[in-house]
Amino acid sequence: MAMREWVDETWTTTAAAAACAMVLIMSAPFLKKLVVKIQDYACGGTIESGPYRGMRLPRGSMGLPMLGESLTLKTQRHKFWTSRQQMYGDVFKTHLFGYPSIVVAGPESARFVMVDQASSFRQRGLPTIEKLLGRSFFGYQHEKVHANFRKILHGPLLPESLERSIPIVEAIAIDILKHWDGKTVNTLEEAKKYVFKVAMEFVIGAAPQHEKEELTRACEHLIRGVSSLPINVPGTNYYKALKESRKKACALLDKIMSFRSLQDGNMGSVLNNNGGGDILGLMMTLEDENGCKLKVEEIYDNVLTFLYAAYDPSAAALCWMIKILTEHSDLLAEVRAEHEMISGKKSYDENIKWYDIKEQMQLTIRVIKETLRIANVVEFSYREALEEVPYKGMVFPKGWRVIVAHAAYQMNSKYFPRPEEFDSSRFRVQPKLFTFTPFGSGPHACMGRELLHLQLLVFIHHLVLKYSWEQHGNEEGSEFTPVHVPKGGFPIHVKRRGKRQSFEGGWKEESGHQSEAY
Ligand code: HEM
Repeated sequence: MAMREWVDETWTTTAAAAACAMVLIMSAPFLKKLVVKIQDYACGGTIESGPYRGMRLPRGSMGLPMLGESLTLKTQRHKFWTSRQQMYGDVFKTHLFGYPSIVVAGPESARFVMVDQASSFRQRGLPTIEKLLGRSFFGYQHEKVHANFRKILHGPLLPESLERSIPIVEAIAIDILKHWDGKTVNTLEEAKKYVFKVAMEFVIGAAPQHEKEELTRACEHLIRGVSSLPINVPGTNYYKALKESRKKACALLDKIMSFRSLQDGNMGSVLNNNGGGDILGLMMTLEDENGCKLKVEEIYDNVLTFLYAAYDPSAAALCWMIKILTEHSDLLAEVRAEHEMISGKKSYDENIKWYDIKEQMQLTIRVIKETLRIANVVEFSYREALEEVPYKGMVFPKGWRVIVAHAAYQMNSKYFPRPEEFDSSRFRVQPKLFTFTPFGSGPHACMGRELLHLQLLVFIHHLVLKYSWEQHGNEEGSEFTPVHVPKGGFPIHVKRRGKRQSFEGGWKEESGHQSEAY
């Protein structure tokens, strides 16, 4: 067959087939609807009724039926957000954690949800968090209730209170580190111990030691359940957390509250000696606008969610920081020099001062910032749209979940060149507004930001001054790839560095030295 005839015939056949298909589609409303639905699924879709009729949904893929894209997120981590942001833009739709969701993945849209239009969105916890830790957390309540509670509960975490608590945090850090000398330790496990002890001081405060330790164990199991698959079948972590650990934690909280009521009218806490209160004490005395106190179930939910918020990201952040210092020996030397300078100006047993934290640790603060950017320990904030919210010709449908993907812009090369490379010097200049929001922003911004800085700075101060360490072996779970939240931890072998040579500072490497002096 001549080429021209072949082209003609092929074209005719294709055109005829396309025409048949079109006729079929146009004449069958069911098929037409199906095609439109499939297109909507992949590329957008429009609102069919109400004031925003005709406006479109953001583009994006809803993934598999039922499962949505949750498994893809689990495997791809931050690349999930960045790849979709590149495909669909700063606002896209998906289906995650059992809900149709809109993701905001750019600074402008993140600001829109967290700040400008915050009252149209309600804070939510992921389904496993709400189920295991409770739905009465004050953050999930109506904006006025939330604002009132937040104002009161913020007290112990404000700089004035934190300044008074430095010796307590320092004592916990020194005590943990004392056990590291000459040993191989798993940094994640140790970081968890440290941040949980600190969190317990601020949240639970005064309570019998035995009950505090039991509560710590129950909370550890509970939190393990939060990050496991929500399969409510005997034997799974989720089942154990729901059926055993939550009950145990609540029973222990009951005991602690009875103890507190007997002791000192609820407010007792190490911080109380300095005129403040701890979070539990404040919750026990809180009243709503009608003078009603919180129900005991509401106190359980708030304490457990608070502990979770304080513990989980902080432990990951500390573990990450140690990993980064281990892998960047030049950076470690610079950080160490910063802390030797601070300690050199102090007398033998002088505590760290607020001034040191705020003014003297600028390099370490930049390392913390870059760690939070690259590790994305809190990858996103989670909301529910309370109404249909228009945004740049699109609509966030009422009832859909809205995800502010901090990781998407914190790992975007447009705002942070070579985003997977650790470079603390990028924070010598302020990042562009809303491109770096590891603590969120607006009415729900993190309440523990200052405490997180305090506890990391105090720990790193004592670690770099007194100890040297190296990564230990290549055991299972010891390796974690860049930009991946450490799961199994990171073992290091630690030894004591030595003691301070003179009042002015100056350190001598002295392996095996046991003195506490520095
Ligand atoms: C690395 C450490 C931490 C990170 C990255 C972090 C991050 C965040 C983020 C992103 C939010 C906003 C959530 C939202 O927008 O829905 C938040 C909220 C919150 N954080 Fe943190 N956080 C950390 C440590 C802490 C600590 C140590 C505490 C307490 C002692 C704490 C207490 C809270 C509370 C109570 C909220 C809820 C505030 C509200 O809804 O009004 N966080 N945190």
